[in-house]
Amino acid sequence: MKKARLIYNPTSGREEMRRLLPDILERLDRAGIETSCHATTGEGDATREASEAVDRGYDIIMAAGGDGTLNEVINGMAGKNDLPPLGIFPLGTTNDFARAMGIPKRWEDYCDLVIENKTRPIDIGIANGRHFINIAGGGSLTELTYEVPSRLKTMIGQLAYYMKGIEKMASLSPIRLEIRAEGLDLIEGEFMLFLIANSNSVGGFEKLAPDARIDDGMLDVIALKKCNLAEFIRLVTMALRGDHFNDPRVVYFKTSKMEVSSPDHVQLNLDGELGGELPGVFEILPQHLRIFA
Ligand SMILES: Nc1ncnc2c1ncn2[C@@H]1O[C@H](COP(=O)(O)OP(=O)(O)OP(=O)(O)O)[C@@H](O)[C@H]1O
Repeated sequence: MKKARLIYNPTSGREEMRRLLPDILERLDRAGIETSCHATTGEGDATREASEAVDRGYDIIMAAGGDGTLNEVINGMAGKNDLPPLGIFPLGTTNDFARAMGIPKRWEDYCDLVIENKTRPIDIGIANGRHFINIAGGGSLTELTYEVPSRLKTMIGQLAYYMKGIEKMASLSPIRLEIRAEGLDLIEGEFMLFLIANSNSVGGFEKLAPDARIDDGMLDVIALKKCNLAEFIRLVTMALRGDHFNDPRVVYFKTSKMEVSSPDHVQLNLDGELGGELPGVFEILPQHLRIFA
């Protein structure tokens, strides 16, 4: 019998896990996967649990929650080698990564993928030693995700981001950046934000980094040069359609390693959570983890 560890955040999204848990466990058990569970209690708990689960030799680790929980589980696992495959039950408000991976919405369908052992390899990003799977970034609007209170997200879901986004628009200010990427000349100047995508679904913008592939060993970097509010809104609208690459204010390239520094105070956002600040070294661990997908 395979042994699995399920780490779930009972407060994620609309708090569905409490209701689904018995059915998920029964379905896995009937297929020969004996699953023990851990309900997270707060920040950092999923990281500790995931690290311990790798050390204890579980055959499968599963994360149930939003992008925050998933990022914590990845951080518990990714520093080690010979990792067991990871299952992802997306229960958050955004679930960017799960959407990018085409993870089925129905828990029954996802259990079947785990049971049939259907996995694919994924790259893992590193930012100053911390891991991310979907997106890293800094600058205006990238602070959005952690400024939206979790209860508000539970109650009104995606709408919370847009409300907060509109509120933030008035305080857009540029940051000074120096970007050094392997094989490229120094990029420097004033930017509104920079984003480093590992997958091609970022904050609900599916065409923001359309060429980003989760298993190509590369990071897709998009930086937006200084602009005013009206131009910014126009560019965001263009990004929804994937037309932003034609604008001279958009810098885009692929790299496997880069360094970003700034004389300004710039916080980093990793998969929607606070991730330290600049300067930063960003790298990729090619095909480091297998996920059920
Ligand atoms: N029992 C708990 N009570 C409160 N917070 C918790 C608990 N367990 C974990 N957390 C914290 O909640 C954070 C956010 O959780 P998560 O991402 O799973 O849900 P979400 O915020 O609903 O989803 P999304 O990130 O997709 O919006 C986690 O990073 C974790 O630190």
